[in-house]
Amino acid sequence: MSQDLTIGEIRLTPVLTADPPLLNTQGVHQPYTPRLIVEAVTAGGITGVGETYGDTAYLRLAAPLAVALPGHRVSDVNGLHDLAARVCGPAPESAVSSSVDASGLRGVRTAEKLRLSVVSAFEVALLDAFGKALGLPVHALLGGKVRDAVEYSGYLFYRWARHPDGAGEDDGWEAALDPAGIVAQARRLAREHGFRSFKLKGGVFPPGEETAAVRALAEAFPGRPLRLDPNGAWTVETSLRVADEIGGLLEYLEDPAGTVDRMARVAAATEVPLATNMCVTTFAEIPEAFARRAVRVVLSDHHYWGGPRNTRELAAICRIHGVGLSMHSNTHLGISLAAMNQVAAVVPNLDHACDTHYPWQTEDVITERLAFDGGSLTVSDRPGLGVELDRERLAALHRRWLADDGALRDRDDARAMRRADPGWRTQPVPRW
Ligand SMILES: O=C([O-])C(=O)C[C@H](O)[C@@H](O)C(=O)[O-]
Ligand SMILES: [Mg+2]
Repeated sequence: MSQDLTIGEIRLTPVLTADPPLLNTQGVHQPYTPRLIVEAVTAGGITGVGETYGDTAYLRLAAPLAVALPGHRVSDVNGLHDLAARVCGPAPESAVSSSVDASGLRGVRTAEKLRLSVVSAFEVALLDAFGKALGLPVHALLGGKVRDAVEYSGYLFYRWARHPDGAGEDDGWEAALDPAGIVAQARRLAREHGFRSFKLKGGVFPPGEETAAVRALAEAFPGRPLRLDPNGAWTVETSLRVADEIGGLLEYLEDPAGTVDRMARVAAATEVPLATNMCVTTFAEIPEAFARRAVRVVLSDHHYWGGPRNTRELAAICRIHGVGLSMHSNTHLGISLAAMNQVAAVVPNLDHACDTHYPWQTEDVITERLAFDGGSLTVSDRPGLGVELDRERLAALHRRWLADDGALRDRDDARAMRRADPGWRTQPVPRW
């Protein structure tokens, strides 16, 4: 195989992948969720893959970059970022917002953050191709792994058994709508994947019901690290009441309140560590949040922070400021999980088990599903990311995207909720 590392072609494949009816403060997951698969093919015939959000705004930003990138080398990741800044163009105004992203629950949606979420998939694809060409894993290109396995926590969701009208795929899970249901879910996740810590997605029911679920978890799994994440659904007063009631059971309380100001006021009045993937999701938000000691843990995410290398830079900033690091996830397929695992492998100060939605994803576009062992994922030493694209599955999930009339091409948890409850409105934050 030729070692010509010039990019000959970029392929963009939007897909719709099955997603179970997981509840959050804004609504419920759609039966299918959009993802974008990026392939970078070198002149030497090597293909690298990346994955990111597949909503329309991201596809629009990815298209001009895919056209402009051929001719560049997969080793020129700095050049990729420069090029993206020049050619991606402004994100559609309707996609940009300086308030919490109602559908994705992942903080502000600045134009730069949207672009970085797109560039991140390209960066991963380039690093995958470069690693394959050199016969080296991506972690070697990032400085080398500092751990052989990465620990993940079991991500617990209030959920229904099926989507309204039986839409989507049956994933074989029971409904979980109360403490007993959440404990049963945790037991099954622990049995099947070995998770040793758990995070409960909150903001769904009044806080008292969710603190009861955390107490039930603490009883069922004594001493295990537990987290609760209501995605900013609580006022400062409610956050402090919850911290007071169950703080002793928590490893951290994640985004109890939705802004730096509210988080700082909560943090000033409790010893319970606060974590975020909502009020610090861009480099621009760091100075104020850190100066006000609003958070003790940042959940990085190589998608919206702009790729593996930016994630490493974020980790360095956190280390300097004595702020802990964890990792956030969103509905993701095996390519993104493999990328996350490679990044997590090189970050020395990864202080907490990472989040992952992967156990909820019954479909994939890689040939061999990644498997957790004892709640951890071994760091692959195979060239690149260590995963192979399953072209048949990719084509099938792309056909689903093509067949969709547009109703599912943008994740909208509130709209999905209205199928069950026509009167449902996007919830105000804070809600309780
Ligand atoms: O930690 C978080 O905030 C998330 O994982 C955000 C996600 O959008 C989550 O709320 C979900 O999947 O419903
Ligand atoms: Mg969160």
